Amino acid sequence: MTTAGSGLDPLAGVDENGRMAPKRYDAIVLASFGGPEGQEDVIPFLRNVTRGRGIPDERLEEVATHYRSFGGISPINAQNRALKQALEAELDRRGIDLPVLWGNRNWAPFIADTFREAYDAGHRRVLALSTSAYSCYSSCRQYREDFGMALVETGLAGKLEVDKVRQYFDHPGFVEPFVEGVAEGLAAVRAELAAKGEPDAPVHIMFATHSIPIGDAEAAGPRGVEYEGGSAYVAQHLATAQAVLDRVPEAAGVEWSLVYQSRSGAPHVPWLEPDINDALEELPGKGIRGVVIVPLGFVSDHMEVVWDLDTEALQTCAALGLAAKRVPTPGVHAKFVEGLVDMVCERTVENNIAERPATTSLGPWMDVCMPNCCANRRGEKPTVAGMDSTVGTGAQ
Ligand SMILES: CC1=C(CCC(=O)O)c2cc3nc(cc4[nH]c(cc5[nH]c(cc1n2)c(C)c5CCC(=O)O)c(CCC(=O)O)c4C)C(CCC(=O)O)=C3C
Ligand SMILES: [Fe+2]
Repeated sequence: MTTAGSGLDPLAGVDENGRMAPKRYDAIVLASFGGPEGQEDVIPFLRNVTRGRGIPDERLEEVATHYRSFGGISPINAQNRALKQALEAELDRRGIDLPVLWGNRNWAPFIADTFREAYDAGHRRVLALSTSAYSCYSSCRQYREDFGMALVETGLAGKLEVDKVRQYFDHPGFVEPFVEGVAEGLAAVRAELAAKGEPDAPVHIMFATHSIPIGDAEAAGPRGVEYEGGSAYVAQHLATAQAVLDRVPEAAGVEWSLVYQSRSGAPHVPWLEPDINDALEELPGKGIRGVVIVPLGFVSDHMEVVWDLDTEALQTCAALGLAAKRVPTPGVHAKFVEGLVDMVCERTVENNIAERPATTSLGPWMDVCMPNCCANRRGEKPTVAGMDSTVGTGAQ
């Protein structure tokens, strides 16, 4: 067994449950999706996102109109700049001396450039933090692959060690902002109904997340485990929704559901359902008069939130005469930022936090993924932060 912190050996100190012993890090890499910053970026960005995945051109054109209606600018980059600043302020407040670098999967600043920048600044071991809370190919392994490929592309494999913070869907720092949001959303919807003379009308709480192909859902998380709802991805959302509701006394007895949004891909490939708009259509027939929409799958109010929820789903609600409120995402909520820094501290020797809080029985999730976790169904790529990772381990 190798001793943690004894040099460049990414998988040193990993136990059989995927927990990595604390190490000394030189920097944090905030890793995100990336988005266009002007009309001329929109199509090149969409091509980056869908590279090699057979998304039809018509779908790209359709998604492009969402970005075009916002001037070709995705809100996600400004949100990540704000999150980076908030993390820096929180680290500073705690006297933790770790710089925060930022890199994206699909748009500048690209992860490969961020790794080069880190190495040139003298950093040799970085801890990545992604803006993605759950387990599935798109939200977990794809980040690990993009880190692995960036290391190969830059020639930094074996020179820059890259570890990653655990998936944090059930960390209190992620859950608490939704708790506040659901309480406020319920109060707002009930007030709107009261103003219409229907103070006791039934309301519904709808948790929304990104749909993914059912095959990707089934491949999420470690192999050979039975999950509620048929996959780790669905089970994590169901459990987190329940954890939120358990903390909102005003939600007692309110009916709720988990629904999906932002489906893409070929029509014959099955994705998780129901779509949020179809689910909303069902509510009036059940006597429901108001709905609180909770963007449980997302970290910030990016395009999937401001378009698919605030534009489309809220329009559906208006057409159905439903009183509706969309709850904020964690964004730069102080509890979320503190929670992210706590999770960095779980992994560091200095400022270590031994306790690993989790609000569901599924967590705390592992630091290092099990072999084939969140498998890429199109073939293998180099990854980091997996039991089966080879980049920079000497096994490549
Ligand atoms: C699980 C999941 C998350 C949540 C976790 C996480 O946050 O990572 C997420 C987030 C996001 N998805 C985003 C944008 C897009 N996702 C696409 C396509 C896809 N997403 C998928 C899944 C997810 N996606 C999948 C299975 C596809 C199809 C196959 C593929 O192409 O991989 C496409 C292609 C066009 C289309 O919609 O068909 C776009 C433009 C943005 C940026 C928003 C902005 O710019 O503000 C963000 C944060
Ligand atoms: Fe997406």
